[in-house]
Amino acid sequence: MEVCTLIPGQKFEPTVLALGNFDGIHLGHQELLKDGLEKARSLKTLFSVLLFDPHPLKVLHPDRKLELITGKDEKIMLFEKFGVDKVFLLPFSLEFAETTPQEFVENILLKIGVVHVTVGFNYSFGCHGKGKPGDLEKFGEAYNFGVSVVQAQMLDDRVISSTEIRRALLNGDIDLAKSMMGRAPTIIGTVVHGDGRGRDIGFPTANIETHEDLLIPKNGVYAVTAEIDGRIYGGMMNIGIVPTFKTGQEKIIEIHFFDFHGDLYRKDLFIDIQARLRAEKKFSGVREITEQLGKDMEAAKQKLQKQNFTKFME
Ligand SMILES: Cc1cc2nc3c(=O)[nH]c(=O)nc-3n(C[C@H](O)[C@H](O)[C@H](O)COP(=O)(O)O)c2cc1C
Ligand SMILES: Nc1ncnc2c1ncn2[C@@H]1O[C@H](COP(=O)(O)OP(=O)(O)O)[C@@H](O)[C@H]1O
Repeated sequence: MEVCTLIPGQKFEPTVLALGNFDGIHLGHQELLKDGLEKARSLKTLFSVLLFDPHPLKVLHPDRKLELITGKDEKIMLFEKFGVDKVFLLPFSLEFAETTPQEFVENILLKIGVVHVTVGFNYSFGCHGKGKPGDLEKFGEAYNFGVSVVQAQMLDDRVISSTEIRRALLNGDIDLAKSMMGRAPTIIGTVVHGDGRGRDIGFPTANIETHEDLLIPKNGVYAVTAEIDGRIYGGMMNIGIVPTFKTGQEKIIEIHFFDFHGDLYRKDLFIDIQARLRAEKKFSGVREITEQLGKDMEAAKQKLQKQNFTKFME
C-alpha cells in the first residue's frame, strides 16, 4: 500500500475512492471499504482512500481537545488490512476549508482520476459541509464517475457511529465499543519511565505515553492483549490517577504483562482492550493493593480465556 501527499497538478492512475474521516474504522466504515474494494475489483482499478491531514477539527478548532478513537498511523495500518491500495493525504488548512463542493469535485476528485466514489449516508463535503451524497451523485452524472452511498449500519436499533463509540469508551463499555467496531478498541503509545514502584510490589508495569489527540477510555482496570516482539501477551492495564500513591490528577496508563520478563522502555505498543474489570480505587497501602493486583490478574486471565486468548498465556 502506498501513502502519498496530494500535491496540485499531479496525475494519477484511475481509481475507486472512498471518502470520509473514518475515526474508529467501525462496522459502518468497514462496509464502505468493502463496497469500494468490490467496485475497484470489478472495474479493475486501484482502490484508494482520501484523508485530510491534519484532522480538519485540529485546524478549525485548535483550542478543542480532539479525542480521536483512531490516530492517523493506525488508520493507515487498518486501511491496508481492508485492501486499500493507496492513501491520499490532503493537506488541510483554513484556506482549503473554503473549498466549495464543486471545487472539491473538480480540483480534487477529478484530478485524482476517480472512476467511482464511495461515501457513507451522512457524508458531507466542501465548505461548511454543504455538499451531501445527493450532490455528489449529480456531480457524478455530470462528470462521468459512479457514486455509491452506503446505508447506515445498525447495532440493534442504533446507528453505529464514531460518536457512539467515543461515548462507550468514555463509559468504559468495552463490549459495546467492540460490537460497533468489529474488533477490540486500542491504545497506542510509547513505554516511558514511571516511578519504579511496580517492580518493588511484584507487578512491574509498562507506563504508556499516548499521542495527545487520542481518546483515553474511562479510568479503571482492563484486560488487554498486545504484540511484543512477534508474540502476543495477555496483561492487565490501569488507567487512572493512582490514588493509593499519588495526590495529583495526572492520568496514567500502565500495564502489567503476564509471563513477560524484559525491557519495554521506548517500545511502541499497540494494546487491544479486551474487557473492563473494575473501577480504580484508593487502597490503604502496598499490602492491600498487591492483594488486589493478584485478584485482578486472575480476573483478567479468566476474561482472556473466555475470549480464546488462552494460547497466549502460560
Ligand atoms: C492492573 C492494575 C490495577 C491497578 N489498580 C490500581 C488502583 O485501583 N488504585 C491505585 O491507586 N493504583 C492502581 N494501580 C497502580 C499501581 O499502584 C501501580 O502499578 C504502582 O503504583 C506502580 O507505579 P509505577 O509504574 O509508577 O512504578 C494499578 C496497576 C495495575 C497494573
Ligand atoms: N511483565 C512485565 N510487564 C510490564 N513491564 C515489564 C514486565 N517485566 C518487565 N517490565 C519492564 O519493567 C518496567 C516497569 O517496571 P516498574 O518498576 O513498574 O518501573 P516504571 O515505574 O519505570 O514503569 C517496564 O517499563 C518494562 O520495561
